[in-house]
Amino acid sequence: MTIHMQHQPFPDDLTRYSEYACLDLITPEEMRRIDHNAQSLGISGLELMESAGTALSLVAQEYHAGIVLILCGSGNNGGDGLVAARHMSREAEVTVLWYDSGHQTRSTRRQLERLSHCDVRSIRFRCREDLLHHLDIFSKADLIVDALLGTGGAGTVREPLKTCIDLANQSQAPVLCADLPSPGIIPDRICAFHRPKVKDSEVYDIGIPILAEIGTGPGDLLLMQERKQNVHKGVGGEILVIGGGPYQGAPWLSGLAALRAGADIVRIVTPHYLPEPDLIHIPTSGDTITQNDLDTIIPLCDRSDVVLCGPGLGPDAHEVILTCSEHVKKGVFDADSLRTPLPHAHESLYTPHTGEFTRITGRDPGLTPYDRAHAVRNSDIPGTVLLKGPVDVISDTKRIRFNQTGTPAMTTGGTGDVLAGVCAALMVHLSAFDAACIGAYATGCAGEMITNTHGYGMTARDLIPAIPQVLFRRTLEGE
Ligand SMILES: NC(=O)C1=CN([C@@H]2O[C@H](COP(=O)(O)OP(=O)(O)OC[C@H]3O[C@@H](n4cnc5c(N)ncnc54)[C@H](O)[C@@H]3O)[C@@H](O)[C@H]2O)[C@@H](O)CC1
Ligand SMILES: Nc1ncnc2c1ncn2[C@@H]1O[C@H](COP(=O)(O)OP(=O)(O)O)[C@@H](O)[C@H]1O
Ligand SMILES: [K+]
Repeated sequence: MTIHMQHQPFPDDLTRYSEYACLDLITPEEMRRIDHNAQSLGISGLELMESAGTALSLVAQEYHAGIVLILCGSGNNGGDGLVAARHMSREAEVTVLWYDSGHQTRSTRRQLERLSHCDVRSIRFRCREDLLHHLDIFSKADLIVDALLGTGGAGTVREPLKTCIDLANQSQAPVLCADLPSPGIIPDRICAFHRPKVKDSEVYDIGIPILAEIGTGPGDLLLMQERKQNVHKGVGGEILVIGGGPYQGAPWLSGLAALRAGADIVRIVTPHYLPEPDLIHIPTSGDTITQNDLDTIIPLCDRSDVVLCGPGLGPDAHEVILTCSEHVKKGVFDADSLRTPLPHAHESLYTPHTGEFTRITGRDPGLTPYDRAHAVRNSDIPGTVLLKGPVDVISDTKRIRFNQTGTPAMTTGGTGDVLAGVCAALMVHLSAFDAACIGAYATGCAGEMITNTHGYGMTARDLIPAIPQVLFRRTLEGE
């Protein structure tokens, strides 16, 4: 999997940011995101695995076991077990029972090769019968290490791992689990890496930089779902953009950006028609959006997956937005819809820049990402906030994320409209928080690409064709 390397250092002292890292249980998807981001910050999967296996071996040695049996699956969890075996070979009589599924991960295969140079007994099993030849090993072990399934386990456990787990449970030996217990195994202790995945885990650091967790990165793109083959028209989502009036181009930029970020149908309710064959124009009665247009707009809000309100709207249509927002399932509120009283949908994403944030909260968010994160966290805005700037700050009431991508060339007018359109399209399938993180990351990456070719001559329009290259090209490479 090609890993896109990130370079720019964080423009603040990160030692103050540990409060923004999540400390409670995390999901396998979140751990995969963090792992991938750590690798994009220059720490290889093998190095992470070496740290994990070392931690595992140190905990295993606390048992002072004479005979250790390490059960290894064919994924990277198994790799952790193989590393631990190599580190424990002098301390105990170590036997590794490793599952040869035929598609071991590259890292785990590397660990197995290294083990062949160690004084460790290594036995391959491929089916249930292979295991039944080694019942004595289970009965003689003083300690069993469970490195069969970690965060990649899914669904009910298939053979021969099922039998392996049953044999481990039937033995007298305590079971030490790598990262999290394989489903059904009875743990004595759980040695979790970086963050706990299940409760009652002991957590060991494996050297993952805090920025891999509190920052956006290529790992965030893993949250984008692959489309199945038999999809129907509209699966990419129907987006409605409500905007325009004083400004003509803004809603069109948002609409085109939404299409480029994966939306299938994009309708633009705006007074001014611009000839864009890919977008559906819904005309308004006058040259600004007024109450007279509600009969047209409300049914469109009801049928759209996500509604983006605000691009180019001007200050006079706020009442209309407040009325429409009651009919909106998932709403993105940008630009001129960021006025008090704040409109809100069932699920809302607000995308203010500094001036708009000050206007809706009455507080200047400050300059450093630290202060801006505090300001967003302490604002009582009811939803997810993406506070734009040199470092974007994304926060829902629980989590905080910082996005460093982008360049000063992006201060050109309209880049915020593009960002809002991207977030709207992503929100069809993702939460407001994940959509904002990926939207900010991708729009910034697109800005970096265009700055390389156009410098300060970049226009917001230039960003649009670069969006799918960031969102979809890397995912395809990742296959
Ligand atoms: N860079 C990384 O990704 C790192 C991963 N680490 C370890 O790697 C683990 C994640 O590794 P993977 O993502 O490779 O996944 P796992 O090693 O957890 O399991 C994936 C393997 O199990 C099989 N499998 C999945 N569900 C199954 C089921 N229900 N029955 C039978 N077999 C099943 C899959 O076919 C695959 O071969 C973490 O839990 C952690 O222990 C650590 O080494 C830290 C670094
Ligand atoms: N100095 C900067 N460095 C990097 N990215 C920036 C910088 N200034 C702004 N951006 C990004 O450019 C976009 C600007 O959006 P916004 O301020 O809403 O512009 P506008 O409202 O003029 O369209 C945001 O995505 C923001 O993250
Ligand atoms: K495990």
